[in-house]
Amino acid sequence: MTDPRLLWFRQDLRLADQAAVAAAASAGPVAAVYVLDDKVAGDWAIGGAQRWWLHHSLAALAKALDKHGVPLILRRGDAVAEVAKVAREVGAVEVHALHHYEPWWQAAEEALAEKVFLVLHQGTRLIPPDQVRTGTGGRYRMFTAFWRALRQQMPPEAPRRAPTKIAGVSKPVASDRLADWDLLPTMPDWSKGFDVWTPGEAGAKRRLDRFVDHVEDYDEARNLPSIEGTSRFSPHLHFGELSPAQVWHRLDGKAGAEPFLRELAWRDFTGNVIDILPDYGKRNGRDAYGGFPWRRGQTADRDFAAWTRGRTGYPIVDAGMRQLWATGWMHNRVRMIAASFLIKHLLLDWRRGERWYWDTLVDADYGNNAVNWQWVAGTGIDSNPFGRIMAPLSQSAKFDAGGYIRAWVPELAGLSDGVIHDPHGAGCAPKEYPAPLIGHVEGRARALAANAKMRG
Ligand SMILES: Cc1cc2nc3c(=O)[nH]c(=O)nc-3n(C[C@H](O)[C@H](O)[C@H](O)COP(=O)(O)OP(=O)(O)OC[C@H]3O[C@@H](n4cnc5c(N)ncnc54)[C@H](O)[C@@H]3O)c2cc1C
Repeated sequence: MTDPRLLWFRQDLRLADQAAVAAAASAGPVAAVYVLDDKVAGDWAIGGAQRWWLHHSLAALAKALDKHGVPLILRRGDAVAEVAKVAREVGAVEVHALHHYEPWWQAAEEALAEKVFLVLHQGTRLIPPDQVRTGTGGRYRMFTAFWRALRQQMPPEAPRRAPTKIAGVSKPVASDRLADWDLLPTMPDWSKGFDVWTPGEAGAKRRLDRFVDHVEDYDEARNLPSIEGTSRFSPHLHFGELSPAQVWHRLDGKAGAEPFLRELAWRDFTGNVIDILPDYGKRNGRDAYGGFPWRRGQTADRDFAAWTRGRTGYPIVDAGMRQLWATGWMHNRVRMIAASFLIKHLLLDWRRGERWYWDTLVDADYGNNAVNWQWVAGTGIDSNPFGRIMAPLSQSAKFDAGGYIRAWVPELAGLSDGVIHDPHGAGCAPKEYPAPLIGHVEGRARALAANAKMRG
């Protein structure tokens, strides 16, 4: 009988194209563990919406492993200590895992390697970000140049199928019960609208199958929130139910796929950023913004609360924030408009918005969230200048958001396309719809003045 291996799952909850699964399964009997560790990530412990997703994704993975007779061992506590403990309990000679780029996972991997024989595999990005280098061997700090260099190294390795056989270890090992982790909301249950999602590898594959026929329209459709013009792969990619290589190989070569593949590469770029700047989630990419005069105090808090609830008086922002609360996801164009509104019109620190997205997005991802917030804020290493302020009312009209607003802001459902983007300006806002927290012209002027003050 060969020695057992332990598989350590994190945000890589799949069996197909999972190099750690393939390596462990081909070497001998396998035990599999997932550890819920709310301390390892410090301030970045997973938020409420992701807990919902995690519950269902773990249930799906456990079912898939169970078909092979391999139980998914669930443990709660210090990830490094628990993985080492389970490795001892099953007598594992090696622990196999995918390498992750979040700074806390990199630290945990180093600590675990001190305790067990840890074999790390690649597979969370198209290629490891440190293999995308400038001509002089440096790391990229701008997306466009990063993408050009990454594109030259594509395609990624062809994805491998899930192993047909995975042998389990014979020794029974204690496991928590998933239901006891209380990952699902109960009082109140805010997850009713989350039924648009099917977490798990099978649900991810169905989305991929469906999107193949739509990728041709992506470039035009991706900015229109009223239609389903994007892939909605983001939570599946974040939880690793789908590998980026699977996505690439399925879509590459299809008519119109290139703009989509470029967008997919943003994930790799954000992995690159947090690999070189691990505290990017908290720290401005441009140090000058350390002294920015963000609004603080009671009225700032009141405005923040109105933004979170979708009651800013700007229909496109409110629709986005309500879609986020109801479904755990928001359309990318609207994420940008809502983030810009918070930062520039309300003059609130981007980190407050980043945290709200962190708690409410099913796809909340350290690199993607931080890089995009700093991109919108103008504080990042690669970002829009602060002075480029999105105009929410004209963005809403330009990207034809009428249907989207009607779907998410029922108070405005009776308004026509001609007035729905700016019902207050058109003088037809229903009584129950809030007045704008600040006018666009006034908000823009205040933001520009604050930026000028910071620059001295
Ligand atoms: C302020 C702000 C915060 C964001 N926070 C997150 C986050 O926490 N998690 C997250 O996954 N995305 C985040 N995004 C990026 C983007 O909005 C989502 O990835 C996208 O809306 C997901 O929908 P989709 O899968 O249909 O995307 P598609 O347009 O179909 O794109 C396919 C995939 O490419 C990747 N991708 C696309 N655009 C980006 C981007 N700008 N940055 C990084 N990756 C991208 C995603 O993995 C996405 O699933 C944020 C954007 C903004 C403006």
